Amino acid sequence: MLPQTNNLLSEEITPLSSQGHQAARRGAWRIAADLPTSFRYAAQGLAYGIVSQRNFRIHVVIGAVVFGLGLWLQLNLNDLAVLVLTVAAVLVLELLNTSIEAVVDLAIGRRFHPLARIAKDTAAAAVMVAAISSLLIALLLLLPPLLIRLGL
Ligand SMILES: Nc1ncnc2c1ncn2[C@@H]1O[C@H](COP(=O)(O)OP(=O)(O)OP(=O)(O)O)[C@@H](O)[C@H]1O
Repeated sequence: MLPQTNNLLSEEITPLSSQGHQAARRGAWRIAADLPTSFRYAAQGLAYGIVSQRNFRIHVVIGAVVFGLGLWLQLNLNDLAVLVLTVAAVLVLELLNTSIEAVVDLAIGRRFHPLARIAKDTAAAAVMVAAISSLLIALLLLLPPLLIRLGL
């Protein structure tokens, strides 16, 4: 039994350079053959996020409104770029949160495990931290010019 285990371990730690990139990922059910295929898989993931995650859709709408407000208020390019970055950070973390939830469910199914709870709770917390900070950034950048525009 022991030699078999050793073989397995030595196979796992064989350097990527000596295996080739594709061979190193042989655990995948399917491997993207070219760049357009990789983009298609990414688009599939994005579509899944939009269709299945209500919070993702809410963040997309809020992000579009905030960016539109920034354009209307004629924020400078740096401020607009900061808004884009903060909105993108929230959306990226939403997608990673969805991904982590899927991996946890794949690993443990419907059973309870404290580590599964930690994984899901901290992933959700990451989204929350990003959402709160991007709200603060939006307020800092949009509120002063908005008050001026409204004559307040
Ligand atoms: N297998 C599990 N073991 C322990 N706790 C779990 C498990 N699955 C879910 N939970 C708990 O239930 C919460 C909700 O889990 P769920 O998978 O439904 O996420 P969600 O509500 O869909 O999250 P989101 O709204 O971000 O998509 C988790 O944050 C975690 O606290």
